Amino acid sequence: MSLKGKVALVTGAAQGLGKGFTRILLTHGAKVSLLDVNEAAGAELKRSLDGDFGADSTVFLPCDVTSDAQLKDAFRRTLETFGRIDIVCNNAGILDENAWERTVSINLCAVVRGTYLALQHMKKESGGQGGVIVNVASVAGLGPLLSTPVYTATKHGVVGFSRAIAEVSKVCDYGVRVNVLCPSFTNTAILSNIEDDRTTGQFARLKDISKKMLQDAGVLDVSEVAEGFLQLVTDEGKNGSVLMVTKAGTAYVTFPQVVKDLVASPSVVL
Ligand SMILES: NC(=O)C1=CN([C@@H]2O[C@H](COP(=O)(O)OP(=O)(O)OC[C@H]3O[C@@H](n4cnc5c(N)ncnc54)[C@H](O)[C@@H]3O)[C@@H](O)[C@H]2O)C=CC1
Ligand SMILES: CC/C=C\CC(=O)/C=C/C=C\C=C\C=C\[C@@H](O)[C@@H](O)C/C=C\CCC(=O)O
Repeated sequence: MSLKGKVALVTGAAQGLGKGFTRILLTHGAKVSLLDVNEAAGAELKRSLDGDFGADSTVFLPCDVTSDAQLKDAFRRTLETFGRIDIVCNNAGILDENAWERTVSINLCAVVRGTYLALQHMKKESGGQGGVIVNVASVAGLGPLLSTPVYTATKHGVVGFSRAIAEVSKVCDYGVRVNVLCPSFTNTAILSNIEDDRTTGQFARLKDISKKMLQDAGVLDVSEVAEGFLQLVTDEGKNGSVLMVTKAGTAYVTFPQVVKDLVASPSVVL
């Protein structure tokens, strides 16, 4: 899929991985709606991107993804600005085992909210033109990161939810692909949380184990993860795919088939 003329909406776009996803989308000709709760960082990024790609290529929309009203308004303003939405990346996330309810609200509930809003605007049965959704989980969505059990739970939830919605989209012919990106440790601000007692809370005593895992796994550059993101966006054969990005490279994750593929069964009438 060519990105020229396509419009993307990226949450948590002001820094880190969201900024990397934004830049690779712009480099390949897309226009991007940047959503972030950090207004200062978002405005600063917008100024920088205006210089590199022109003011018409992006719009920055201050948005707390935990607010249904703010996220709905951001989708509305994206459509107002660019006239379409083809790509949605639910990327915003935090790691805070103390404020664990907020972690669930941002990392999982807001990904569900953003996915449903994206489908509302993109699925063919509501007059949409189809598109692709990339939800950002983590390698911690594939296996436990013991110092962050709630963060781990949210990322496992993103994987499971996204794979199920991808099946819904296939069976209901929405015309929307839904994929999951599972990066390993990457050089962004969230990484510092691994050793911060304020965010590891009752699990601070385990941080040395996590730090050892980080040292063993190595740390990715944002650009390495952004390449994996681009793969999920542009490969039109990928729906329900889970791409893991580690220092060893990228790999699509295979899962046990728990129940025989019901969709293939003639007894399933839709
Ligand atoms: N850095 C890493 O090692 C890994 C990160 N991830 C995931 O990647 C995603 C991006 O994280 P990073 O770029 O690494 O961290 P980051 O902390 O650099 O960036 C996160 C961005 O999300 C924004 N954000 C936070 N709460 C928000 C809210 N309520 N509404 C709107 N925006 C909000 C922040 O302002 C920030 O710009 C997260 O979902 C994270 O869990 C996954 C695997 C590894
Ligand atoms: C403190 C968190 C820092 C950054 C955010 C983040 O999401 C980082 C995650 C990085 C790694 C998580 C690792 C979890 C590893 C183990 O639990 C394994 O069980 C992983 C399971 C499967 C990996 C698949 C494989 O290695 O083949």
